Amino acid sequence: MATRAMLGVLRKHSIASRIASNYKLLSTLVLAEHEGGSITASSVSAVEAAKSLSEDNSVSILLAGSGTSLKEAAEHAASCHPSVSQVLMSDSDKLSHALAEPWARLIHLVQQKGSYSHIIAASGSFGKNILPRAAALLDVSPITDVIEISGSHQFVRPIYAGNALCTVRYTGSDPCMLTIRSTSFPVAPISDNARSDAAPIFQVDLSTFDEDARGKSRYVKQSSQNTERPDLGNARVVVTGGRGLKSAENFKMIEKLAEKLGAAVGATRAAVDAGFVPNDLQVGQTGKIVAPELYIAFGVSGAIQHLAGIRDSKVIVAVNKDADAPIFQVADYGLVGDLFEVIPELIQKLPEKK
Ligand SMILES: Cc1cc2nc3c(=O)[nH]c(=O)nc-3n(C[C@H](O)[C@H](O)[C@H](O)COP(=O)(O)OP(=O)(O)OC[C@H]3O[C@@H](n4cnc5c(N)ncnc54)[C@H](O)[C@@H]3O)c2cc1C
Repeated sequence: MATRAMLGVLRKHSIASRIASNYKLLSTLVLAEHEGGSITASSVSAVEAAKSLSEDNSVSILLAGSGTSLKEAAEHAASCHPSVSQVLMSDSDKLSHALAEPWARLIHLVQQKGSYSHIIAASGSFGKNILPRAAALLDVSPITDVIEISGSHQFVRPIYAGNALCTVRYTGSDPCMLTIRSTSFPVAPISDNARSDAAPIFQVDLSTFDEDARGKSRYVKQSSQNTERPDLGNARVVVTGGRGLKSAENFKMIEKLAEKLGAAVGATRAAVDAGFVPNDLQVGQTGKIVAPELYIAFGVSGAIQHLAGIRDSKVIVAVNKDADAPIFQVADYGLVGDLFEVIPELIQKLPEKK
């Protein structure tokens, strides 16, 4: 059994009653992102992926940050999934913003002490920013965008913008580092997974954390949309607008329709590049990967780079005035029509969202 010293558990904190006196060394570590005191749904998907890599179906979660929201997120992480066996919490001002340099050094530190066989993060901007840098520090090559785990060192990932699937075998040394597409590892709603016996939470000993870990980047500010719309990556319904909307002003129709449907708003890269909406709404190969139950596309041609982000949607509906638009080849329902007539009619006829 591993000793506390091995993972450097030294400090106590306010949730000390939940801090166990010793714990078993486990081999799969999930780097989790948290927001507003909860870990993100995509991080829970990373746990879902990780559970198949842990012999005893148990997974460690690494969380970093500072203050109350970190502690709340650690509590949430400890009960978010039946496979979580421990939460490692790194509380430091140096880690309060997700800058790649200090977080990569933290992973390096935790790996040196924990010798994990696998380290996993969700394939969002958080994981894609941090994991490759941590992999470089650990001198291993990460495998990105995994959609299927077919063995402890064998994975399936899309290539050519999702037009082909590639099975890769990892032959490097430990740790095997992965980013996973959260849409490929769906989890039951968190309340269904929640457990009464929350996993223990441990403080990571940061006494040897490098003072220079801040690196060259500095946190300046975070701007986010103040919206009550669901998160694009996890929404059940997504309404997307393309270049066919023609202007930012017209794009507001998409937002209004999304509001009525309780949907998230997406956009093509052409719509983003034209300045209709900010780029965090971009869906596709270089944007967000979505897998809603219903995806509705207005004025979207269906370029392969866009389709790469929507392939796992359950039902795709397309409205385009060009009957030969490639989007109709993947759509379950298609309407050849003018979006400037169709959207106002939908907005008018759909009931108000309760
Ligand atoms: C490396 C790389 C990565 C990329 N990554 C992405 C990505 O992540 N996501 C992405 O979306 N794209 C991406 N692209 C860009 C992609 O190739 C396309 O250029 C883009 O998806 C096109 O967007 P669009 O469908 O809005 O525009 P267009 O291709 O211009 O299509 C507009 C459509 O609107 C229709 N339309 C026009 N007016 C109306 C109307 N009144 N009513 C109904 N329909 C109308 C037209 O018939 C047309 O089909 C990438 C490209 C490259 C090279």
